[in-house]
Amino acid sequence: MQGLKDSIYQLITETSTNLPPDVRFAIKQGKENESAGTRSSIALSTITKNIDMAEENISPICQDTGMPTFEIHVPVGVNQIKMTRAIKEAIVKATEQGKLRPNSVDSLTGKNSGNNLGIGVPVIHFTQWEKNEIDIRLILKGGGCENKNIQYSLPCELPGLGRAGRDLDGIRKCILHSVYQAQGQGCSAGFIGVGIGGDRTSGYQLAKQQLFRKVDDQNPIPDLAKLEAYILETANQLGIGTMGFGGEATLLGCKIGVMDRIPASFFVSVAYNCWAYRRQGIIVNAETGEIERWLYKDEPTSAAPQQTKQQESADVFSNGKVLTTPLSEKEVRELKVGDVVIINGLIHTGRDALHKYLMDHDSPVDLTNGVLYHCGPVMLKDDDGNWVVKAAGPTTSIREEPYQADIIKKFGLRAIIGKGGMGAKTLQGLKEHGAVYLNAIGGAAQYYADCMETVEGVDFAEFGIPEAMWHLRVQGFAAIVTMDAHGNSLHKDVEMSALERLAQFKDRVFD
Ligand SMILES: O=C(O)C[C@H](O)C(=O)O
Ligand code: SF4
Repeated sequence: MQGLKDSIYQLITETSTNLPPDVRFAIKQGKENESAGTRSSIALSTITKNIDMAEENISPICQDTGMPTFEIHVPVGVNQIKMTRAIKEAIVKATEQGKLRPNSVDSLTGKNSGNNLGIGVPVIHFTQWEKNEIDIRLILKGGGCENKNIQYSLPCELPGLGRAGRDLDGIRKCILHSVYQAQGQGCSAGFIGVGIGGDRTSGYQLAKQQLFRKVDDQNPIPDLAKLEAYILETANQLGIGTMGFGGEATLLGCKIGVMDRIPASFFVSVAYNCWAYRRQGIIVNAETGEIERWLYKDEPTSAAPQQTKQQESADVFSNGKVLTTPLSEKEVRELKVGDVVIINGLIHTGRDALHKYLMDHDSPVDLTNGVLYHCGPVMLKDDDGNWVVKAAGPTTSIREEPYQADIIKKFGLRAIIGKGGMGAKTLQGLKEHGAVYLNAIGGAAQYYADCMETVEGVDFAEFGIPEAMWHLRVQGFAAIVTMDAHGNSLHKDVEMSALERLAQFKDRVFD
């Protein structure tokens, strides 16, 4: 099986850089449902542009290339140890080539292995079958959406929906709630896989397996087909919209599977996947290891071929307010929720490890009037040894909620860029100290990498590439003010109105 490593390398590259036609088509349909010119529509146009850029640059669609998870069917007698070795070699190569971000972190020491190998990483599941060919499927599901997975134990009480019992209608309520609780933090508009039954472990596994189904397939179980259609339609009435900006496109796909349970347990497990729904598959010749065909390359049955390719590239952000760093308190206090801003100048990345560090240490650079970007980029060195940004979209900001207000105050920051919004403590901090929260478009890693002109330096390289503090000079970095210095938060407003809408679906629908 000489060719296997190359085949897997191709599979990884394709998964990370080129979204399958069924996913593209769903995103396009979501875009058609949004009214032109709204924040959600701007976000979806940026996403669409980003998808095309990733394919063209053969670079990651999103900088978070997730937990590489392989589901493999093999003929009896295939050497799984050799296959595992080939997969690991391909993973290392894909990381060196910037197709994967080094994402494997020691949970006790925090050390990034640098090559995407570690205890339990990558995830590889083998199943034997009686066919002669090998079927290898890969999903790269990022951390932000993984954090929005949720598991319900029935019966339970749900905000807005009341009691969810042990029947189809209780399941319906859990699934609707799962979309509500994700808000924009998993980079909506999303796709969900649902597992009904099993135990806590197998239920989540079943949920994740549903994400390998095609967006336009038909559930063979009539009750579940009905439920999938209902959820898709109803979740899009919650008004969460793309990135949680408010709008019509909240959910792009819902796939539900079922398995038996034991009498005392009744779990509904939901795997939430962001719009950057990266899954691919190959059929491989068991003798040569070469690819015989791809599994998710067919155009969706409901789409005319030319419709599936995203071609729109209108510069939707052209009308923003241009701000050059360092920012003044006056200009920042003038900003209001909904304003589009274009940032030029030096910005600094910082995420989980840096926030924790800055609480009790000084910053290596002066952050007064500065801009901090919640981002863990994909970086490579060029032939001259200079760092180049390969992918650099925002990460979910809410994780920094315990630190952010203190850090704004301590260092005199004027703007935080991230995605998904932050909470009450940060909102108060923005007001007190004269700062804003800018929501960048989650997952738009190529779009943002494109506006990063130079890498002016790096601190805390020992934290690993995603967690290091990168000093980046940007030109034309576009984002939307979603929390201002006047105590306004778009996230708070959207969440409250989504809860009201959720409550409209309290009454029984399925008997
Ligand atoms: O780790 C990242 O870069 C992003 C993450 O997937 C997130 O959505 O927060
Ligand atoms: S940043 Fe958004 S698009 Fe990227 S992996 Fe996280 S949730 Fe998905």
